[in-house]
Amino acid sequence: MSRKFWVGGNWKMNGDKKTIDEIIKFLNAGPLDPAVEVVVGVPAIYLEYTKNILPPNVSASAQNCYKVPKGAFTGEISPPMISDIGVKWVILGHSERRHIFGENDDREGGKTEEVVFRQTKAVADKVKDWSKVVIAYEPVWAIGTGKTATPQQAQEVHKKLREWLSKNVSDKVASETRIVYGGSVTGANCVELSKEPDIDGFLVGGASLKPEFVQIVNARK
Ligand SMILES: O=C[C@H](O)COP(=O)(O)O
Repeated sequence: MSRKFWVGGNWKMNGDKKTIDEIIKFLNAGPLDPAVEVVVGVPAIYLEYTKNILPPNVSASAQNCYKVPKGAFTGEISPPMISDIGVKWVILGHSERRHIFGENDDREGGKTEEVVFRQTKAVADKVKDWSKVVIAYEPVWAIGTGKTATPQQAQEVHKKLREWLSKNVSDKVASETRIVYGGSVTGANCVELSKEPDIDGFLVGGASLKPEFVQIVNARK
């Protein structure tokens, strides 16, 4: 089965209404390849504002949530709250949320597989419906550094991750789940990365705030 190319723009803690209006302008101008699923990760406070003005071919995503529906968790938002405003996506486990676990550039030192498999297992044990999941592989040393994994490096990890899914979940899940790459993706490097067979899209940080995000969405065009 062919996997629909998926491109997410993670705005992180950036933007105000004025900036968001500018982003909406370039998303509207596009044109965005209709064969691509496009999602933008919006700061919680602007989720509803953004959702209401996004072009119909772009979905909004929350950037994090806590695991229970409600309760005494000051400052957190819950999955039902995200759903309640009509938002269907959430980014979970981004490395910027994991710093508490002391991750560092070790991944450049040959620990990639160990870390990637361990993190995937923690999630895989809980997933009930894999059709709702997109996995993002982001080498921490490539995030916001301008240092991108080469297409071959990324492909190697994505392939291993797919093999892991096949072995530990099922062949069906392995062949249907989108595995996207993140880490200094730009208009300049997206085309080469998108040619790799196991790279099913991107999770874009910095460049998702700029008009070049359109180029990234259209990488396979
Ligand atoms: O979620 C996105 C990633 O952390 C990548 O960020 P970046 O494109 O700014 O390197």
